[in-house]
Amino acid sequence: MKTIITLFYFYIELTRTIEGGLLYLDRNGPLSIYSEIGNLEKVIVKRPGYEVENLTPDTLKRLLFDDIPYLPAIQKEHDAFTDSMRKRGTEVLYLEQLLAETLENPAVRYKFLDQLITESKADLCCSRQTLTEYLSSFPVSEMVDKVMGGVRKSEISEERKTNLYELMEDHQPFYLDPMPNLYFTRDPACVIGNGISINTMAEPARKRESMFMDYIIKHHPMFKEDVPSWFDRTSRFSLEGGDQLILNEETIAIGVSARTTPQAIEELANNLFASRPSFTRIVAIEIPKSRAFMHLDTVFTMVDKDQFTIHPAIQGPDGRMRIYIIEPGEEKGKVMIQERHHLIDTLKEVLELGEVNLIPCGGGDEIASAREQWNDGSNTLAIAPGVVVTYNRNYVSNRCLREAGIEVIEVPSSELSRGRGGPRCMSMPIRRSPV
Ligand SMILES: NC(=O)NCCC[C@H](N)C(=O)O
Repeated sequence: MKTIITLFYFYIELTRTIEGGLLYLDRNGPLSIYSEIGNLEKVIVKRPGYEVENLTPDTLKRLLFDDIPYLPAIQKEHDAFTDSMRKRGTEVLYLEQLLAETLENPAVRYKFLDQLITESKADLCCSRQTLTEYLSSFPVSEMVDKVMGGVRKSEISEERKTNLYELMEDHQPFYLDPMPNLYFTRDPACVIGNGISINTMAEPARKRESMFMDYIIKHHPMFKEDVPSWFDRTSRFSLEGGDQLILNEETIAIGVSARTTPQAIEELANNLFASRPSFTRIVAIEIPKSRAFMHLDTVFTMVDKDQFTIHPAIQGPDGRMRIYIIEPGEEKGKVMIQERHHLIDTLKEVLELGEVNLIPCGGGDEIASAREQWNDGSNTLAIAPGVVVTYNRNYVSNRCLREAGIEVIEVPSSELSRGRGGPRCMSMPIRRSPV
């Protein structure tokens, strides 16, 4: 009898009837993200490492930083961030550790290094063999730190260098550029339902980052069963996780931004709709293409069933915006697109809500909202419905959240904020409980 009841609940869990159709809602695999706000069970983060110490004034702009963080301080702040999640029961996994575990397999490691050297164009100034031998001379976890942190030309001894171009000095100090943005695990990949979107990053400085989740998903024992792929990094069109928000079991919001293209959104929509998971609609929200508003989540995040943060500057006069609702079309492989202009009305429509509250960054004050948005005042990470982690420096926005009944857990942020990303950017949720 017990087995029959269990099977019955399992069946209910897997299926939902929407307009007469059965849609797949699989919460039993290693990945399960059907909302922005469900209790955060498991998350992937990256502790800032010496990649941030390989930043110099000359490379800041290209590597997408505005200042050089002080390593011990940024690590301490990051530890406070991860502790804030652990205290609420979240299991915190580290990207660097998952990658090292993945690369314990020698065949996978060899393939990985070869691809990394190609994608880094490192073989233009160092022979593939020299670099492979150098990186392989370290235990795997140190090799991962090197790959992420950068390999300086000066650290490979002269005896290992056999070609003229390896021996001659030039002004570029690195064979492998550091990847200081890795602590923003949100962007290179995004779990949607029981599958994953491995993203094509827009900026050259971040292109290689999505390789890591690609290898982890395909080869780490935790994910060894087949994980559906909704988007692949071989796509020509850029898409970044900061633009991908899972509003509920049927609806995804995606920012059309400086980093995410409409072509990529349509590609993702076609893949998702063809596989018939529970998702039946994507809301594409255009935001200004600027450095400060680089992703949708820097100006808009979900904090509760019917409450969102917003940076008022993304709305035009009378609150007008360009919003498109994308749904499966009549014909296979075609989508249906409808235009909307108001965010609140669109959210009410797609989430079937009577009321929606937008909480303005910096309380809507011209100076406070610009200042706090710059330091990710709108970039909250929901760890349960109505419970968010935020940066402590954004005290005006935090006060507004509390006034709206949200529980706010503040983390220190002097150094973390120098990379221009907040708590949502620093987290890649892989499991959330149902709301
Ligand atoms: N989702 C996010 O907004 N992530 C922050 C990324 C900051 C990083 N320095 C970048 O420019 O890509």
